[in-house]
Amino acid sequence: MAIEIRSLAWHGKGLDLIDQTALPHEIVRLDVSDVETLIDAIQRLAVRGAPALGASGAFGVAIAMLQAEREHWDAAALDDAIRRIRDARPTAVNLAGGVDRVLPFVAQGVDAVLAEAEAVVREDVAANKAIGAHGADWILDRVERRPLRVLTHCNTGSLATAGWGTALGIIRELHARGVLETVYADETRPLLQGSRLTAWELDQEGIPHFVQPDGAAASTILRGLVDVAIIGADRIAANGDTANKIGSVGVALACRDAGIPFVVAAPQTTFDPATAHGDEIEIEERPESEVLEWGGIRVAPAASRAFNPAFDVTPARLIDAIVSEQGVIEP
Ligand SMILES: CSC[C@@H](O)[C@@H](O)C(=O)COP(=O)(O)O
Repeated sequence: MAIEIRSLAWHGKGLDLIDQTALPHEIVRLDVSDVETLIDAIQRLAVRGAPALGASGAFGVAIAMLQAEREHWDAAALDDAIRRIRDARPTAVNLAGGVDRVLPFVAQGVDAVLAEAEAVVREDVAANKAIGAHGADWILDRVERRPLRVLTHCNTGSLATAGWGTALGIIRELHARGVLETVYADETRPLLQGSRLTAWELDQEGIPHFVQPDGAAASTILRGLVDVAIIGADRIAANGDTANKIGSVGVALACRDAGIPFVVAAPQTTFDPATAHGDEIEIEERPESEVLEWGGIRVAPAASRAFNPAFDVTPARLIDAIVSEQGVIEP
């Protein structure tokens, strides 16, 4: 039975978010009704995943408008607040896309902005369900082994979207069709979206899975334990190059060497035709402490520095299929 987890919902005066940093041990809800709290939630990954960021950006404009009214901001202050929400994280194109989508409605008032933001949510859930069906069809047409063993990276489920999931939506669909043996969920260092969030979502649905260290992924694939890898995306350039959570490109290289498909699943809102190639995508660099510390305790020598890019770019030539709600592209 599919369980509906809503990562975010408008509650009348603000946004109700599941604080994803507290999962899986606690379900903590955040009530976000001012711009600083929203930007903070986005930057510390309380809300995360490209489509969920898109919806947050769209609702964020309404939050800014309501705060502007309460605190008597002038037009410049409102514009500045909206720009800061739009720029809160750089890599997922959905965040800016969600803000831009509702901007034409600002002149009509907050109810018009909210109606458009709700449309972003509805369309994302519908897109994810279509992605699940297209992706499962494509995989079952090309991969013979049954039942299937799937590897995934990061979290692309209900938490990362407005509902259902992209790569995880395909995995749910394969499970529903009774053709899924197991999922290898990369733990996804350093913030553990795989072991904390993907494993939690899989567990909620009774989908068999192993959490594995990111460093195991290439070996699991080359040992023949995986039939297909399915990941999400934060931004897909016009040529198909795909930015996703750091570690994705290593999975793609291993899949190519092993001769198994590497599949990217993302809604059209993650496609960025204005970016020609992957090397034009801005890669977010996150705080060094995320790598140098473990649970708030320093583990690396005091003098060590960290390089902490949050995303990498998989070249289109390593991608066998990009699945969106419109169907499957084979780059
Ligand atoms: C459907 S979510 C797709 C991507 O946004 C996801 O794979 C990812 O990389 C998320 O990164 P995060 O840093 O957790 O926001």
